[in-house]
Amino acid sequence: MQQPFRIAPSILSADFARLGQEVDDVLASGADMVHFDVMDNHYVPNLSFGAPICEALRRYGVTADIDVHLMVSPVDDLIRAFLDAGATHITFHPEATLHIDRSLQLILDGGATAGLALNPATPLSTLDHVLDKLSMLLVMTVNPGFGGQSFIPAMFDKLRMARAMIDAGGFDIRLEVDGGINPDNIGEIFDAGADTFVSGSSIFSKRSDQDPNRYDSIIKAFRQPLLQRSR
Ligand SMILES: O=C(CO)[C@H](O)[C@H](O)COP(=O)(O)O
Ligand SMILES: [Fe+2]
Repeated sequence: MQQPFRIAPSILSADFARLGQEVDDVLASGADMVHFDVMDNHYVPNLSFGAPICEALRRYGVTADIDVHLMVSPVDDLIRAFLDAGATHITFHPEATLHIDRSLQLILDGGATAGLALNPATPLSTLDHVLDKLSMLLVMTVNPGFGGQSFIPAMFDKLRMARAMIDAGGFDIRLEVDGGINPDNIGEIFDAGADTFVSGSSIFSKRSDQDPNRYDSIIKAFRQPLLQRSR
C-alpha cells in the first residue's frame, strides 16, 4: 500500500560541506526520501549540483529513495547520468525537452520511475497523453530556481484540479508539491490533494548543532498536521 503522505527534504538547503551526515540526520529524524534539485543556469537562473553528488551519496551508503528534480534543458543526457548514479525517481519539466514521451520512456527503460514538473503557469493539459507513464506529478508551488520562496496561493486550485484528474482517471500517480511548504501551510495543501511534500529551507534552517537528532522536531512539525488528517 502507498504511504498516505511522504516528506522529502530538499538538500538544496543542506550544509554541502557535510552532505552525507545531513542526509543521514534528516532521514533518521523521519524524512521519507531525499529531494535532489538539479539546476543548470540555463533552464533556471541558478546552478546547483549534478549526478556525481548523487553517486557519492549512494557510495556513502544512502539507501533511501532519491527523488531527482531536473531543472535543466535539454534533459536526456542528464537523465542517463542520473540513472547511472542511482536515482530512484526522475522528474523533469516538459518545456525542457522537445520530446516529452521519449524522455519519459528513457527514464522508465533505465529502471527508475518518472515524473513531470509543472511550473505555476504551466497547464495540467500538458500531461494529456502521457499520464500512464507517470508515477509522480510535481506541481511547482513557486517558480523554479531558488529555495526560500513563498508558496503561491493560486496553486491551491491547481492542486484540486490535479487531484481530480488523477482520481478520475484511476491513475497511481503521487501528487508532489515543491516550494514554500512549511508546518503552517502543509495541512491545507494536503487538503487540496497533495500527498508528497518537498521542503528545503524550512527544514534545513532548523538544524541545531547541539542536538544529535537535530531534525526530529521540525520533521515532527511537518508530520503532525498530516497525521491528524489521515487518521
Ligand atoms: O525545486 C526547488 C526550487 O526550484 C526546491 O525543491 C524548492 O524551492 C524547495 O525549497 P523551499 O522549501 O526552500 O522552497
Ligand atoms: Fe525541487
